[in-house]
Amino acid sequence: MKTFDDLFGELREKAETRPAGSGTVAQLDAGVHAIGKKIVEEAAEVWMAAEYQSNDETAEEISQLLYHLQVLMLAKGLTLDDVYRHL
Ligand SMILES: N=c1c2ncn([C@@H]3O[C@H](COP(=O)(O)OP(=O)(O)OP(=O)(O)O)[C@@H](O)[C@H]3O)c2ncn1[C@@H]1O[C@H](COP(=O)(O)O)[C@@H](O)[C@H]1O
Repeated sequence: MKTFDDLFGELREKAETRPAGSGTVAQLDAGVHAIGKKIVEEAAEVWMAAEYQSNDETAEEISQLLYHLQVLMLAKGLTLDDVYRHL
């Protein structure tokens, strides 16, 4: 099963190698403003799922929010350690 750290490594490689068809590369090219809007959208979907949908659907929305947070980290040049030191 993929972990948060695994996904970050995968996305960092995508950002470096820029493979064709990567949604992550497209998000990074769209920039911080667009990524930020996506984070807000996904956060709202997490909230709505938690109130009105199943735990499995909520978990899926959470995974999408985590993905978009990682894309923002990459866009800003942040590492996992930059975040973990605040936990
Ligand atoms: N885990 C994810 C992931 N979670 C969410 N998303 C994106 O976030 C969107 C969330 O979709 P929504 O349900 O909100 O639907 P939507 O608003 O209609 O989506 P969009 O119109 O914004 O595409 C998805 O369409 C994906 O574009 C993800 N995109 C990629 N990954 C993983 O990231 C890795 C790299 O992916 P690529 O860069 O695409 O190769 C792979 O392992 C993927 O599985």
